[in-house]
Amino acid sequence: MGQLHLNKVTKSFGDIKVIKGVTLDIQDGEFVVFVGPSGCGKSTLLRIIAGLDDATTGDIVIDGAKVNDLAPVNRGIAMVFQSYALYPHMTVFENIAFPLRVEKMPEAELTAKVEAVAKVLQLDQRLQQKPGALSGGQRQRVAIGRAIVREPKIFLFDEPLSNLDAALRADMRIELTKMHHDLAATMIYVTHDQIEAMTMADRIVVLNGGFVSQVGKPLELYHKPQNKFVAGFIGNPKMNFLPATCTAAGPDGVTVTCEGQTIMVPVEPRNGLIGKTLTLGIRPEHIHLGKGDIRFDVVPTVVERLGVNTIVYATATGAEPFSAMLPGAANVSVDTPSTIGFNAADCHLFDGADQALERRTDLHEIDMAQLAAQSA
Ligand SMILES: Nc1ncnc2c1ncn2[C@@H]1O[C@H](COP(=O)(O)OP(=O)(O)OP(=O)(O)O)[C@@H](O)[C@H]1O
Repeated sequence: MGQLHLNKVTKSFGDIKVIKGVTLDIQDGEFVVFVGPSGCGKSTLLRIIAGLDDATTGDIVIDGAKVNDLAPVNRGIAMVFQSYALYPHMTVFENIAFPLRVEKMPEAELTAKVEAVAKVLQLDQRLQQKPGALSGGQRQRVAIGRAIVREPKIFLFDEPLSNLDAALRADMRIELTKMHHDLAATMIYVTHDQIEAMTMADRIVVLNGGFVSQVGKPLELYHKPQNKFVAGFIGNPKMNFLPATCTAAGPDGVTVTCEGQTIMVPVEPRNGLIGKTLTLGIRPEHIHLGKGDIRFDVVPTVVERLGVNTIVYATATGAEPFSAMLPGAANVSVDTPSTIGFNAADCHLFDGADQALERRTDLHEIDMAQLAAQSA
């Protein structure tokens, strides 16, 4: 079992409160990713779970037992850091075996466990080598092996792939996902990398300034962000925001004027919206060239051609930077005005307090449509 419950956890360093009341339930076998801007408290929260830092107030409960006063080694947790800290003079075998040697495990049992772990991580051909002879990805796998071999209830990962190059990160991402599947263990993973978060997580926890901003499945956060912060944080390039004025609100949605044009966005209406300035959010990948319910001209300042798509950075009338991700090799160029557009159904709306008006999008339908598109 590896169930975790955080109850109103806070943490202050001196006068500065960095974790401001986090309550969270993580189920046995879940892969949960903590994301958020630098300094929002991701690593601190992980260290509190591990027992490397004490919570100032609140409870940490593992499998029903409060562990606040338990030393890290007695919590049934293993933590893998960004820097893998292997023992350079020991072989891969001895590095992985190290925690078992500390436990004084009998030799035959120890060997069997190390070999089984090495097999999962495809290190079985490397057991007699020293870390110096391994690539960055292989070293990180040894560090993970050292964590797995103790069969912890919960794995904590603090940006374990951030020292690796892009190709290795992609390989390790796939390996970690497979490993999670094979071990069926609870994993909590801190990252800056959106792709890691979106692809590996069962659920993502978005932290902002020591608070939980939203918890949800990756596609839930993408399609139904509850506030402007999450909307801007999940997705790359980030969501565009434009000012919009509400002119009507009815059972079919909320009507706004944006860029001098009027559309009805299919979101749940609320009282008191009419006449208010709202924020309209539209993702770069939902911008089209020359068509859409709302159309306007932008002057591209930078055009990035990635082959599969073209990313256009421009200044829109709202004066905020504006970006569009157009499919393939789009016919746009720097300093040449282009008409772009987007559709009402793809829009998000946020009220004056930056809270989202709930979208009428059926997530199940989206998932099915995406799967169908992928297998086509
Ligand atoms: N030991 C400490 N003493 C004082 N302040 C600390 C300590 N550890 C962390 N902090 C502060 O707590 C805040 C949260 O830090 P934390 O490392 O948890 O953020 P993070 O979200 O993991 O950031 P990053 O993504 O940059 O690693 C920061 O403002 C940091 O300066």
